[in-house]
Amino acid sequence: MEAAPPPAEQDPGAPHGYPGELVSVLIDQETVQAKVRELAAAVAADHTLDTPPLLVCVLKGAVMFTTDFARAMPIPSEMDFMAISSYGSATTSSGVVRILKDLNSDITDRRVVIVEDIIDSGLTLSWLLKNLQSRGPAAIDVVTLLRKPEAVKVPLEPRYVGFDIPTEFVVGYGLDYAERYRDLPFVGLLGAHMYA
Ligand SMILES: O=P(O)(O)OC[C@H]1O[C@H](OP(=O)(O)OP(=O)(O)O)[C@H](O)[C@@H]1O
Ligand SMILES: Nc1nc2[nH]cnc2c(=O)[nH]1
Repeated sequence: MEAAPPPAEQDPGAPHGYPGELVSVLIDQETVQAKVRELAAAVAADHTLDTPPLLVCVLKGAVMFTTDFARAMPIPSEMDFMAISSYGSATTSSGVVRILKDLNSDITDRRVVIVEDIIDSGLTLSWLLKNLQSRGPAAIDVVTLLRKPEAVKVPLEPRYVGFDIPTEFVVGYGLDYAERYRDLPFVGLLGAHMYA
C-alpha cells in the first residue's frame, strides 16, 4: 500500500497542484529570485550599454531563469532560443545531444551569454560551447543557476554560477521530470515513489 501524502501545510507541492509528489524544497522561491538578481547584476557589470549581450536561452529548462534574468538586468539585452535535449524522460544524460530548435540570429561577432538552468554532467554545455564557438562570436560566457560539482564529467569553467548543489535529481523553476514540475517557483526534490 502506498504511503499517505504529507499533510498539505507541510507538502511543498500541494499549493501548486502536486500533492504528495515532492519531499522537500532545496532552494526556495525568494532565495532563487535573490540569486537571479545577483547574477544579473554581475553579468551586466561586465557589459557596456553599447554592446548589449545576446542571451541564448537553452530550452526548455532555462526558460524561467532566462526571463527573470533578462528582467533583472539593469542593461538591455537581446534574447534567442535554442532547444537541445540529452535527457528525454530519463534522469541521467544520454550523452547524445540533439538540436530540436536552432538560433534564429547570426551570432558572428556578437557577445553571447548562454543561460543555463543546470550543469550536471556538463555534456550538454560542453557540446553547446563547441557548437556556438564555431559560429564566430566575439565572446561566449555562461551563466548557470545550478551546478552539480560532483557530477561534472567534462572540465568546464562557467563564468557565473548561482548555486552548487548535491548530486541529486532536482525539479522546479524550469527543470522537469517527464515534462512535469517546470512550473514550480522553487527548486525541490521529488519523492522516490514518483520515479517510474
Ligand atoms: O550537464 P548535463 O548532464 O548535460 O545536463 C544539463 C542539461 O539537462 C537539462 O536539459 P534536458 O536535456 O533535460 O532538456 P530540457 O531542458 O528540455 O528539459 C538542462 O536543462 C541542461 O540543459
Ligand atoms: N530536472 C532535471 N533535469 C536535469 N538535467 C540535468 N540534471 C538535471 C536535474 O537534476 N534535474
